[in-house]
Amino acid sequence: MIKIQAGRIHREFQVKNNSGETERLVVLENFNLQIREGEFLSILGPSGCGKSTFLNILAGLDRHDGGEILVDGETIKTRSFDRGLVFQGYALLPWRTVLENLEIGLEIRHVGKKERRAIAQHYLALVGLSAFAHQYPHQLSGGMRQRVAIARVLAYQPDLLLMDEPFAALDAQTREILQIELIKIWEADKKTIVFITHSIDEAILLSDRVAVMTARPGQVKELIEVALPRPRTEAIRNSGDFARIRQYAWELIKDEVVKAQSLQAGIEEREHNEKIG
Ligand SMILES: Nc1ncnc2c1ncn2[C@@H]1O[C@H](COP(=O)(O)OP(=O)(O)OP(=O)(O)O)[C@@H](O)[C@H]1O
Repeated sequence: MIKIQAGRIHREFQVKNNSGETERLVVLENFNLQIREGEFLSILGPSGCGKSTFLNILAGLDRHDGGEILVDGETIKTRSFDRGLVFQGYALLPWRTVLENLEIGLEIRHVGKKERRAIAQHYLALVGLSAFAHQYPHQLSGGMRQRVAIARVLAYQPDLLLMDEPFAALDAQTREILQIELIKIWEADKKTIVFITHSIDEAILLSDRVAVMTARPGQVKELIEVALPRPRTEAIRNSGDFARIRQYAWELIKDEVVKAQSLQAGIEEREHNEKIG
């Protein structure tokens, strides 16, 4: 079954250049992507190609200017509680303890107090922070806060999980531990996950498919099927198949990164020339 159907999505912004003039910035153009129910799909692409823009549209936090996007066959209107979001630095409520932060979504769903607490404790243990249950966010490091944000969205058990570089700010060891935890959680209940990352290895390790995007205006350049066996463990990173997929993905993305860089260099040069006369 298809969970998300994005067809011919167009999104552009009006931006001011260095000379103060308004310009059109086309971020997504003819962006097509189908995501299956229960699939773990990662999106890889050069910086600025529109990954977050697409996720924000999916989340109901931004609009698109053209094309159609359906979730469960319906157009997206506003932010829905069926969609769980994890962004980098996603805010916790400072006046609530860690455990109370984890319970927010469950309260909205009217889950009883005892059950709420048990679920929250379970997910807090998963991210290795049980000892901090009664601390407040400001008492935690940045990495710990991000782990709480991840645990919070997992505890909420949304139908669709949208994750925008959720591990980017974490140290390498915590990142690897959480990748494996996320695989376990996903393999246990197979909720649809759309996951943005800059790490090719992370995308391959976690995903059923990886969508590689072009430089801006962003389109899906290719969908890579990650035909690695599940359940996946860390050892799979060392397999020959993993290395082959990594090489293939890198070849696809390398050209786009170069294009994105020359695009940026072109903008800077034009602005410089305009400035000097
Ligand atoms: N609200 C906005 N107004 C103007 N420009 C925007 C807005 N949102 C995004 N952009 C621009 O759109 C482009 C794509 O941004 P987006 O954040 O989607 O890229 P990305 O692929 O997620 O990048 P990164 O990998 O660096 O996070 C960027 O050039 C960004 O500056």
